[in-house]
Amino acid sequence: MTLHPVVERVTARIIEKSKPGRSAYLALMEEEAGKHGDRNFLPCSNFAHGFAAAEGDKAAISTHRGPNIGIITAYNDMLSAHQPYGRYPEAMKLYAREVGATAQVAGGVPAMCDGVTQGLPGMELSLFSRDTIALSAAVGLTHAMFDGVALLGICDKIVPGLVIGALRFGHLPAIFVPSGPMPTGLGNREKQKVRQLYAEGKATRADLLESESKSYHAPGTCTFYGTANSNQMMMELMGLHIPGAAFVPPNTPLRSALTRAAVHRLAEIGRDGNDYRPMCRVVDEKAIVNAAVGLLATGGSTNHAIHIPAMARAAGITIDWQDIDELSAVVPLLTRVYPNGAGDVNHFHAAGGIGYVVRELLSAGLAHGDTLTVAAHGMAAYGQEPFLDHEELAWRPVPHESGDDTMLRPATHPFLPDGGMRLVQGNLGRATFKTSAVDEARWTIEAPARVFSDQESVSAAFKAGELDRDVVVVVRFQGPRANGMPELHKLTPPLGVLQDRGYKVALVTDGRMSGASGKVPAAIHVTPEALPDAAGNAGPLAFVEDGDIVRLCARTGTLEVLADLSGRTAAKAPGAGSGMGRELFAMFRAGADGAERGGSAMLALAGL
Ligand SMILES: O=C(O)[C@H](O)[C@@H](O)[C@H](O)[C@H](O)COP(=O)(O)O
Ligand code: SF4
Repeated sequence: MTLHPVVERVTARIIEKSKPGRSAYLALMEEEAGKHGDRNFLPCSNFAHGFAAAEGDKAAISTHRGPNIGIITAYNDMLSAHQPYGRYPEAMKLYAREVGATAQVAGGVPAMCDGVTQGLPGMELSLFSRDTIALSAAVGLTHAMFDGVALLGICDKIVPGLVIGALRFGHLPAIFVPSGPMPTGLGNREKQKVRQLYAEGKATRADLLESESKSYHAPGTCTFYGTANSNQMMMELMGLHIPGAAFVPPNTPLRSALTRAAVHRLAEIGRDGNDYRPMCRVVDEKAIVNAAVGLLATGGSTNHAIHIPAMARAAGITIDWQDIDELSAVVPLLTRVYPNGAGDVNHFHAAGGIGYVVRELLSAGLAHGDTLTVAAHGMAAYGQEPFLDHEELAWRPVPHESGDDTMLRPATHPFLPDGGMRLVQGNLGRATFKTSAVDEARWTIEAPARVFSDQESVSAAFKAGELDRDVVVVVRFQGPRANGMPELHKLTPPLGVLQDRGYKVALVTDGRMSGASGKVPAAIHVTPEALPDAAGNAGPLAFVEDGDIVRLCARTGTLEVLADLSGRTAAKAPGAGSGMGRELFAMFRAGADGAERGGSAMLALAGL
């Protein structure tokens, strides 16, 4: 199938503008492979520390008998998605020994549950926890004891952080080893209904907790299609999973077989194997485009408008919102998984899942099929589905027909002719507008602004009945440098109530929303952010006043205020909060660059 001309053009433009960064990156990886490619370079007194506690694997590691796999794990048993990882390392060591290899836990990384911190001070650490994870992965891998990297991470900032950290050791092969979604609980729509009733004071706290606990109820990833599950999709489209590993449930024989296959595959694709597939070659411009295309085709999390540029930078690649917007114009929406529809990822998986999406994208020429993946047979392998054939792991073509066309459709008959995410821009800056989760009748909103500097004040104004009208709620000073760019997902229920009361409602913010946010039209990640930059220049949002008419339109790609801001004074920014660890993240806020570049002090100060 020939590649779609727009995908071809955007890819060529990304390759061109990435040339300086990409060649510098690949040169560094070449140097790393030569200098630190395996543990041979370690002086004995250093090396001995690396296997002192390896017990039964000591001989194998010390005599370089086979590849030694470094496991970077984001295990904690508070995050439902990461709880299954507690037992993975011991199993992976056994799988490694089966093929003459060894495995060691090279290090742990933190994993924040954005569901627990949502709407609370901890959410102001969330975006920067991604870079903390990248830094922590680097601490583990810098021991240079390893011939390959197994990455155990699922949730929002964890996968992007692990990609960034592992890419700086891209001379090694790396495979993400997922754990899978929890069983489906209370439906997401029912969950949302109870939340809105609670926001209106028509449901008790006990009602809310009962509803939430029925929705989030077991080990495994939450089953809405938010950032965590968008991560799983992207790892398939980037060829960093064993094909089809994304949404197989935890604690099942197939899940174990996929984990075993990941360990065995890592032992084959190291530098000393006969099929060297270093991460620096797997994550190239085409893989980044495939990730963006997959995000658009599935209506994935808006957070990836920030994480894809950041991950790309770690591989020397430059992609921006214009690239994503042009891809969005030609990538059809093939799935409707909550918040873009009613069903969850388990239903999606049963209907044909990620294999169906990959096959459709490849057959429509919307994804690159000629990428180097960790699997043996390129991207086409990801258009299949894994199964156990008499207890042996095998793959088969996904059914030609979707198992549920209310959730999954072919590229010839999509839900929307173009993707789930748009760039909107104008005199208020550039922002992301997720169309796939919003009724088309609400893609254009023009209404008077009501301006806030924190989300708590929005909730108070809602409770006081001050927002019962057509309104564009502007929440500013929520950008990376201001307060760490938190998700403002707690605003979805009250704004949803206003919308259900028949008002024209929209949100405009330099903050983020959850991948699980939907329903209410929102222009988020507004860049430049309101907080003044080092030169004292405040972003346009700082000059908006109550009553200004604000217009956002996904169709025309517009974000503007119908007022002359020139003579106005910028509103004063509230200081960044302290407590709950926020003061420790001052250095991340101080150096963070804009959301369109990934919102990262770490990458900015590293010159990436
Ligand atoms: O980007 C995301 O997907 C969110 O951060 C998600 O990980 C977070 O947990 C949401 O808050 C969950 O949704 P609810 O808060 O609606 O449960
Ligand atoms: S998907 Fe979100 S809420 Fe669920 S475990 Fe991961 S971070 Fe927490």
